[in-house]
Amino acid sequence: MIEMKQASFEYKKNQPIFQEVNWELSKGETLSILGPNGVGKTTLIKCLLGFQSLKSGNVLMEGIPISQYAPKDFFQRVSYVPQAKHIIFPYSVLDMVLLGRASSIGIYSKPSSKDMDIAKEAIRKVGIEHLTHCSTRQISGGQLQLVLMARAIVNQPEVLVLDEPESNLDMKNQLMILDLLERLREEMTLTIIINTHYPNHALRLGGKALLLGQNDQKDFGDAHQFINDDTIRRYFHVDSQMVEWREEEKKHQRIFPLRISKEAV
Ligand SMILES: Nc1ncnc2c1ncn2[C@@H]1O[C@H](COP(=O)(O)OP(=O)(O)OP(=O)(O)O)[C@@H](O)[C@H]1O
Repeated sequence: MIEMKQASFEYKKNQPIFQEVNWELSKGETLSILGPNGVGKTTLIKCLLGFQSLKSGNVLMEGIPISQYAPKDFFQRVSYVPQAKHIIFPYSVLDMVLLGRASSIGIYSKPSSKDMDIAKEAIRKVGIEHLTHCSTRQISGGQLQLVLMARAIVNQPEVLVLDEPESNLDMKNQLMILDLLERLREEMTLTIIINTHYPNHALRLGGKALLLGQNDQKDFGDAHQFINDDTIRRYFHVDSQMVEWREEEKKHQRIFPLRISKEAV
């Protein structure tokens, strides 16, 4: 459904950020992008959305390079959720979510009652009806992240791209975001691409993982196969312990960081 083929990028000549990255996702699959600070995860997302041009390679949706899509068509199908900490607007929650309908409403028109209903439905889907008329300046970081998720799904996109949506949130709010992503994936058959600092979140979401590391390290495959003590040491230079348990007939895995790896010192 969406893929990167032989994708390379550099900001400065001969200083590659990533090289020959390949991954592909089917409809309704999840991709978690993981790697240490500064390795190029956000840059890769910017290339995926066409905000930066690849040096070589391609991003394809349904087999067609994204450069061939009109931006309006592309962004109706692919929606982006930025980090909440960068957003400060004096809007109500409802207005903020309605902004997601801007491409359908037109610059000089007022939102119709249908637009209002669609926005309220998105607000209901993320579970924040009680905040509908609150100012986005007077809600918590976790609540604002949910507002941005509602804004992103208001046009019923096929692909949701999120840049560290759970960073800066407490444990409960992190779990709320992960629960919501799992629910949206099921209800809307959403394809989800998430940039995260938490290997455990990738394990919880399942699906695919793209690991990016220093010295052109990269791996792509099933999250449960590629996130393990060996890759955590090689990519993050941390010794870890994988723990497994069963709950309701399902096998779960989480990884605990133990210490900075001696190999890294
Ligand atoms: N606009 C830019 N111009 C030049 N270099 C940049 C630009 N944006 C980012 N970089 C550099 O590119 C590298 C990758 O940055 P990027 O933000 O993509 O990493 P990241 O993996 O998302 O980091 P983090 O995990 O800390 O958010 C870094 O060395 C960064 O300094």
